[in-house]
Amino acid sequence: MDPALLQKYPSLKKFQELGDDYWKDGRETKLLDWIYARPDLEQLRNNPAAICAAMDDFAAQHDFLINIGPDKARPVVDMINTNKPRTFVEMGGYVGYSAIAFGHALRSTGVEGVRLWSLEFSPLFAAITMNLVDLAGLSDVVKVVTGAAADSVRRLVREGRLERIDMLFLDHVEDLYHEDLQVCEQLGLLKSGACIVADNVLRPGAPKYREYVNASSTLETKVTKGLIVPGDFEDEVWFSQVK
Ligand SMILES: C[S@@+](CC[C@H](N)C(=O)[O-])C[C@H]1O[C@@H](n2cnc3c(N)ncnc32)[C@H](O)[C@@H]1O
Repeated sequence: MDPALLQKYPSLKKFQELGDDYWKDGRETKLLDWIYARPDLEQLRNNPAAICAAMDDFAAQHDFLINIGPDKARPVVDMINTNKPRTFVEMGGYVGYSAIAFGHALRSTGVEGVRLWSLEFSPLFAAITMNLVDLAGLSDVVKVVTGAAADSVRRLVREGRLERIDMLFLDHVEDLYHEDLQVCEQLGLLKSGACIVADNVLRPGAPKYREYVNASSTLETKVTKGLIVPGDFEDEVWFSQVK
């Protein structure tokens, strides 16, 4: 790896050494301990931007995290500001970076009753997200649901807690993007004007999703280039609007 990149992002060295096992070392709980041990903890409280910046710092200096990161989060925040969604569903919450960044953006639109459902498979990651969302002062906006995203969507609909999705963020397992989008389509959750955002379409890559979206007659899609940070690796975020 480029030595300049390793200097900019020391965490990449460990990432390189651990290979595919990079996520099996408990770094997510370490992140939580690290945040609560920070001398500036009081400045992080109720401060979503500062918490995301702290997570960026941890990911660059200590352990690589699979958050969307600041570069790719920006166009999604811009889309939230433009579309002003009331109900946002994310598939794949991890440790809460996107839930905090987008939950804050949703609340800042001033739209009444905004809600971000963060659907996360791992109970541990979901618990970390709940904690950091609370630290960010966003528990009234962000609701974390533990379980496989498609099952959670079906259950929320059955329980009458989810009637429509104005913005759907796919960031869980690339091979499931098209299937889980179809679940939302079949449940009639995505009305005209709804927006679907898919991360990591280029890297690691979502070929089945690309094929599905490109073949769809009801979706109009735009591709935005972005960087995976740490690492500055090129990626694409796809934005599709329901016609
Ligand atoms: C790339 S991370 C999400 C990053 C997060 N959106 C962010 O930007 O901060 C992917 C997450 O999806 C979760 N996941 C995997 N399969 C899932 C599924 N079927 N349903 C929900 N979450 C899933 C993983 O446990 C992991 O935490």
